Amino acid sequence: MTVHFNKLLNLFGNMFDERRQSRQSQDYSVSNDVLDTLSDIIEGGIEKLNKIIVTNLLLVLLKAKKELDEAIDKENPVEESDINRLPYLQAIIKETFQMHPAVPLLLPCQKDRSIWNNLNSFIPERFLGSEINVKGKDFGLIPFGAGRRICPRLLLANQMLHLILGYLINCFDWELEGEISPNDMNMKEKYGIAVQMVEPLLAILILV
Ligand code: HEM
Repeated sequence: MTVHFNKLLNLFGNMFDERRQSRQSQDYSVSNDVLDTLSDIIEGGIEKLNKIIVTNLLLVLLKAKKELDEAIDKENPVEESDINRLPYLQAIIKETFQMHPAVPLLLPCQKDRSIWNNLNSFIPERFLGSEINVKGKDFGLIPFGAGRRICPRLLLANQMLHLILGYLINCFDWELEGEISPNDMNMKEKYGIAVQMVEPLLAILILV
């Protein structure tokens, strides 16, 4: 398995190098696809992105698309009954909750380094084959809280996240909104009752 992943990472690494090389040429026209966007961010120096992070991000997206392709027909929305057959999508949502909890101030246990390794890396695989869920029993992952004050709409909200994210990945490709320069993309969060992006992300979708 690791060998296959390494091959894919190498492939993505080569694509990334080729793209960055062709961006040097004068007649290169920017396409604002995912590679251009990530390269722009790196060159803009806004985020601490590098080749390793970019290739791993591409791998996560590819695996999610592949899982959706196999589990449901392309261009079809994800149904409630599909969610159990989409462990990688579930893992992506758990990992996103772990990295960017929506109600961060209530949830200090999630950043406990004695529970999680590589806290700053996005690694959905850590949840594959694991029994950890968001229902308030595993204190390393409690995006909906725990105990008597646990979010009463946990099940509804969690299901909706899977349906919406699965649909967005399965039915569309994504580009940054034309007039926004990728250099202006700001991934910083601001804290309030719920976490928000400092600047909301503007993206346009393309039918696949
Ligand atoms: C991704 C979506 C959501 C997240 C991450 C989330 C997270 C949370 C968290 C962390 C708490 C505090 C738990 C505590 O104090 O320990 C909470 C409370 C609450 N949530 Fe949610 N929630 C979400 C969606 C929703 C939705 C869709 C509803 C209603 C339709 C809802 C209704 C409530 C209510 C009423 C409380 C207060 C419960 C109480 O204090 O007894 N939440 N939520």
